[in-house]
Amino acid sequence: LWFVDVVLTKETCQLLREPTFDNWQWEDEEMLVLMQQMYLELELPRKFDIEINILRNFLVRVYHNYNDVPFHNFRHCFCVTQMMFGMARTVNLAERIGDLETLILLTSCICHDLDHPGYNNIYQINAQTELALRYNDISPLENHHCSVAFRILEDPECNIFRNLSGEMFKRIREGMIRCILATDMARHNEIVNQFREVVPYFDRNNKVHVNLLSMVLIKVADISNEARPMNVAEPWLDCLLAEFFQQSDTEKLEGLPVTPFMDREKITKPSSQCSFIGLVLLPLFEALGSFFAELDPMIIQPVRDALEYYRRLNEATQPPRHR
Ligand SMILES: COc1ccc(NC(=O)[C@H](C)Nc2nc3c(cnn3-c3ccccc3C)c(=O)[nH]2)cc1
Repeated sequence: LWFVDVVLTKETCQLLREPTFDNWQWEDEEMLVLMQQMYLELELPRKFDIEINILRNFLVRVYHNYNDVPFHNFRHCFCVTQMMFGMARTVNLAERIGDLETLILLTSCICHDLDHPGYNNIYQINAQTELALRYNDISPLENHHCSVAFRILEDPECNIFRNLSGEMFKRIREGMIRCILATDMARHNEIVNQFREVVPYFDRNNKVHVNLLSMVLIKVADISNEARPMNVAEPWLDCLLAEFFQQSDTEKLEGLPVTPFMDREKITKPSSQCSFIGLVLLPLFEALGSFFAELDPMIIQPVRDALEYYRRLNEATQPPRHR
């Protein structure tokens, strides 16, 4: 794969800022150009002295370090990054928490699932895989994604931060580690609850507050498929279930505990999405919406609509309850 610098139309650049953007219409090479465009529109190369050819090398190297698995592939990484870009533009994130935090968040999204094997932490730990042993069962996947990211950044030809001071690089590294590790869903409630606590008295000069906001932002971007139009979101659910069922089939073959919400005999799409959106996704989005009100019409209302849609689907398809 090459970096082909195709010219993007004005209309494409407009669409790129919206949660309605349809990733399915774009080839791998085009997604790389769109990711370059996100850095350019946020003026990150100018502000952080990022040479454009180094940025292209970085994006191509990242691309080659994602695996061809049903869900956690490069296209997922693009969707997460595009959602973060749309939110950053909508709330003018650089104004709110600074350019450096914006650079950290965009780059963390790009790297957040690097070299994902398609088998989640529960499997890694139960099967005592190489990653579980290396990271002592502590967020093995997220630790690995982050480690792969900084291996890529060790190569001067791909190090987009190479013109920054050691001090600046240290701050970026610390921020990326925090953001990527925050995508471990096992920490979901801990992060959402801590964020809810600081919202009423949020202080943009308080590092802890800014860190919590950054973790919530990347979490929102990471699981935001249902904030998109149905024709964009639905295929992602099929990809996700394909990956989950592959894992539960393997767990059954290997005599490992089968993760309940992945068992093809146990779940239906409407029922699992109802509980996921109602119990996990909407509370997370509402917490962010309580801080950035401008995100409500953009991504939170679409999630409420998706919940409504799956509830109706669930009623229509549930076996009739005998009174
Ligand atoms: C608290 O940890 C959890 C909670 C829920 C889930 N997943 C689910 O409940 C089901 C399978 N649905 C689901 N899971 C989703 C979506 C988007 N990302 N995502 C996902 C993917 C991989 C790992 C974790 C999650 C939440 C989505 O739209 N639906 C997975 C982990």
